[in-house]
This record gives sequence, structure tokens and C-alpha cells, in this order.
Amino acid sequence: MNVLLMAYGTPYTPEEIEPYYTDIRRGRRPSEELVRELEERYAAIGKSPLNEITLAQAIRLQALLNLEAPAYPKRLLGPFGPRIPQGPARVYVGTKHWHPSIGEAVAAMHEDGVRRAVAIVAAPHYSLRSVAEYQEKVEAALKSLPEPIEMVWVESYEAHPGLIAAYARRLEEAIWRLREPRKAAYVFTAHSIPLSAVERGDPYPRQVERTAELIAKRLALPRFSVAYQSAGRTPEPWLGPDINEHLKALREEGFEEVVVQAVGFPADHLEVYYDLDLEAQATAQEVGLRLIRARSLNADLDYIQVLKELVEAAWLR
Ligand SMILES: C=CC1=C(C)c2cc3[nH]c(cc4nc(cc5[nH]c(cc1n2)c(C)c5CCC(=O)O)C(CCC(=O)O)=C4C)c(C)c3C=C
Ligand SMILES: [Fe+2]
Ligand SMILES: [Fe+2]
Repeated sequence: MNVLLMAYGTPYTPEEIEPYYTDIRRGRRPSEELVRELEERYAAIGKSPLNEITLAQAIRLQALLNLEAPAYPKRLLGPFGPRIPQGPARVYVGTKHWHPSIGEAVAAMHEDGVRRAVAIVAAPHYSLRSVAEYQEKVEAALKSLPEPIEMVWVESYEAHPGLIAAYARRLEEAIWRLREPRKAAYVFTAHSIPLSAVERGDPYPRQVERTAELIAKRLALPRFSVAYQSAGRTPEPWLGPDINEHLKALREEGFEEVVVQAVGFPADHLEVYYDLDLEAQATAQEVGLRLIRARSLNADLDYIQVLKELVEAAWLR
């Protein structure tokens, strides 16, 4: 079994910030001011762990896919479920905006003789501005190969029971820290997208809401809302409500405590550490709201188990 595991990617050094940003902007160089602003955000968090987390996810996913019960003794084997008969699993990592790039990963797969693979992004929601762009990059990489590789896509997994349970577990830990859980506000966030994508029928907001609804239901939360974070530095309108505006509104409604869970991002990175832990936390403190962020899934085994189930089901399609 072969897997192409994809993630956003992040620069390894400050010098790489400008070319990384240029790639995000599809080759259009950002202004010096925008680059400086992004450099400052990276400097403020010290370092983004996204590449390390993505690699850890790949290593653990490969290990989990290759775990097998011993063939003997049969009587002790128990109900392990159906074996996936296609032989040893190999996981390749490709990032959308940095290295290893999706093109580099696809070339390595071809060099290794891979002819069929499951393609999955370490993000649960489909968007025209996220997964569809990963798909474009994979298609472009495949076109440059002398032989085809059949890619079986996992496009979204916003309602996977294991994912909901994993998020609910982290949210519960945050609830333990609340003074009055029944009086608190619960906010689920995801990356904003340009409104133009929503107008083109992007399923993304609905999928984000579904994840939020299912986690809230599982924990019987007294209330919950969805807000969007990290809107891009572009002149067009982006999907809201913005998390900072939403926090202010919650305080005006009388809430004193809020738990924020970033359900759009399984892994910690710049936009979790800067946009939530620094910026949204500062907004909350300014208005007198106690904000607790639920920790991320990162490369924890409960999330890796979700990825394993998704790729195994896709492989058998
Ligand atoms: C659903 C859409 C998006 C997800 C998920 C997403 C995750 C994500 N983004 C960064 C870092 C940056 N993103 C930036 C811009 C940007 N991001 C998206 C969409 C998603 N990003 C869009 C549509 C854009 C705008 C692109 C453009 O044309 O300018 C940037 C650039 C600076 C900025 O505008 O904020 C950075 C940096 C990470 C690390 C990440 C998660 C894994
Ligand atoms: Fe982005
Ligand atoms: Fe972003």
C-alpha cells in the first residue's frame, strides 16, 4: 500500500519565508511590507513545528499501517478484523508550499515503482482553496511522469467518528480547566477562505459546521459557535465571523470564559501559535475574557489511527 500524505509546509529558515510566501501567492512576489509582517509573525512564535509534526505523522502512519498480528498461533489471534492484503505500506510526504514539495514526493514515488497510491491531506475539510489546490499540484506532478500513478483521493473526513472523538478528548481537557463550564462559550475555528469560493459553492463552511456540531453533541455542550481565523492579507472579503470580532461579541453578551478549538488544523503551526495563542489571546485579555485553547491533535496516535482507517478504506476502493 502506498500513501501520499500532504500538508501545508512551512519555511525551515527565515531566508525561506519570502519564496514560501511567493508560492502561496501562486508565484506573485509579496511586497516587502507583507514579507516583513510574516517574518515578524514567525519571529514572535520562535519556530513553527509544522514540518516536524508532518514527518512524525508520516512515520507513525507508516508504522501503524505495517502493524500486523503474527501469523501463528492462530488460536490467540482474536478478532483483528480483515487483513489488508496488499503488502508493506510506504508513506511519502509532500507539502503544498515548501519542501519536500508535492512534485518531489510524486517523483520519488515514481522512482520507487509506485503505480497506485492513496492521496490524503492532513486537514479534514475540503475547500476549493485548500484540497482542490493540492489536487491541482498532484495532477501537475503526475503529468510530468513517463508512467501514470493512479491516485485514490480521500477528499475530506469532517465527520469521521475517530476524528470527532479525538477532538472531543482534547476539548474535554480544556473544559476541566474552566471555572464554570456550563456558563462558558465554546468556539470552533477553521482557516477563513475568500468569500468568492463560498459563492462558487465551496462545501467547506458546511463541513466545518458539521465537525463542530458533532463534537458539541458528543460532549453535550450547552452552546457552541463557529468562527474563522487567519484571513489572508488580500483586499477581497473573507469568510467570517473573524475569531477576534467573535470574542468581543461573546464578551458583550456576558461570557467570562471561552474555550477555542481549532478544528480546521490537526497540527500546530504559525496560525495556531500566532493567530490564536498570541493575537486572539490578546483580544480576549483586552476585553476581559478568559480564553483556553484546546490542544491540537498533532501526531498523536488517535489521529494517526483516523488516517490509517481512511487510507485503508480508500485503498480497497
Ligand atoms: C482552507 C484554506 C486554507 C487553509 C486550511 C490554510 C492553512 C494554512 N495557511 C498557512 C499559512 C499562510 N496562509 C497564507 C495565505 C492564504 N491561505 C489560504 C487558505 C488556507 N490556508 C489562502 C486562500 C491564502 C491567500 C493566498 C493569497 O492569494 O494571498 C499565508 C500568506 C500570508 C497571509 O495572507 O496570511 C500564510 C503564511 C498555514 C501555515 C496553514 C496551515 C497549515
Ligand atoms: Fe494558508
Ligand atoms: Fe493562512
